[in-house]
Amino acid sequence: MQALSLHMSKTAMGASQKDFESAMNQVKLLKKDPGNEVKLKLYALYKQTTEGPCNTPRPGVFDLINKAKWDAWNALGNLPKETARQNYVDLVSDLSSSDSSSQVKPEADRKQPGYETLVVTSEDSITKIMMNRPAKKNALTIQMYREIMLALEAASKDDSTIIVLTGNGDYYSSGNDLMNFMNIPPGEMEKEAKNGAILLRDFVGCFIDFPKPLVAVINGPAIGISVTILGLFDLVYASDRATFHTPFTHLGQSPEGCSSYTFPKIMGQAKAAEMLMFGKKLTAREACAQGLVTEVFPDSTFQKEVWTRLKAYSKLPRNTLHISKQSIRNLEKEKLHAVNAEENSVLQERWLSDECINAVMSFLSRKAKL
Ligand SMILES: CCCCCCCCCC/C=C\CC(=O)SCCNC(=O)CCNC(=O)[C@H](O)C(C)(C)COP(=O)(O)OP(=O)(O)OC[C@H]1O[C@@H](n2cnc3c(N)ncnc32)[C@H](O)[C@@H]1OP(=O)(O)O
Repeated sequence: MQALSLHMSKTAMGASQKDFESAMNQVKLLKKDPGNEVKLKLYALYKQTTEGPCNTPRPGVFDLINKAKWDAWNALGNLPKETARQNYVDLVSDLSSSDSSSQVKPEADRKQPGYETLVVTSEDSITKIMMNRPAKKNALTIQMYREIMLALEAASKDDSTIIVLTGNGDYYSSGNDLMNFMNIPPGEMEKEAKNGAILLRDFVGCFIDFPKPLVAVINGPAIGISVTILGLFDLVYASDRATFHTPFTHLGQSPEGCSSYTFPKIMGQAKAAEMLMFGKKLTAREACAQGLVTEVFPDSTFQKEVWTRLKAYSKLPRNTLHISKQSIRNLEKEKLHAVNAEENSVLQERWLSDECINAVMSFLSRKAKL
């Protein structure tokens, strides 16, 4: 109600009709919506200036908008027209200066510090977490898993409505960085596999427990863990250039990210088996037909269309949106944590297998052009 309190004139000289007309034009140029209370105040002062005290019957009880306008005008009582005009001009002047000081900052200013492998920005009530190793196709290093967990933790507490995960460059992500298997000293493999399983359990756990709507903006191909966790997102928007590939068997590894549970639920047993057991790579349109992707957009308009959609969604009532997300997730949380624990204990064993070690060696020797 503060904005509705009577605004004191700040100028010694009264505002002229020309000042009033110029203020009316300025209102139309405001970039930030001043909110309903201020708009009602502006309306009331405009009516008082142009017509004097309220002189029409009160609208009916169900005519909510016109009743609110009438009440605001009527509340000005016998305020003289000149004072109303001055108050209108002063109020617009205040709104214009706060509007220009709240102009959108350049991206560099919005970027949150402290991340080496991510770019995290917040704008329009959306926190965007962008994986940022484009030269390595956004392959996930140990540091990157940790930074994503930190960014999610921070985003769960900030004032954002929606959280987006996306990738920089031509890939969304090529999944686990296979270099994570390198440089493990002899005799340390079991310990490292155990630590890897704990890291992965915590990483996937963050997605299971995340309390706000999570949106994956799939800008290009996605592989491995970056695909499996999609079953834990609320919306998955994909460019028509994106592909979805989980070549676990070829790598001597087994499904993670709760996909052994979410994929059969989403796409049915047979289609899930094609992906998770036989490594079938899906196009974006196939993934959409199978329910893993919400919607596919042409690559040429992907960013524009997706961000326009997300900005509109971010204006929805925040608390209600979060409560709905939590109600849906709470039904499954216990099951998902149990699946996560089971998948990681199987995977921990797989990492020690010859099939996995040989597959990683094969990738590295191809990379080294051996
Ligand atoms: C015992 C310790 C365990 C520790 C475990 C920690 C937690 C583990 C969690 C496990 C979870 C998930 C499993 C998965 O995600 S499986 C999926 C793994 N990903 C892959 O198999 C993809 C491998 N990459 C490729 O096949 C190709 O690179 C590509 C993505 C198809 C792109 O091919 P391209 O020809 O277009 O480009 P390329 O020249 O190959 O790539 C450019 C550079 O990027 C490097 N790179 C790409 N992806 C990865 C990757 N996943 N790991 C490591 N490096 C990758 C590539 O090597 C090039 O580098 P450089 O320029 O040669 O230096």
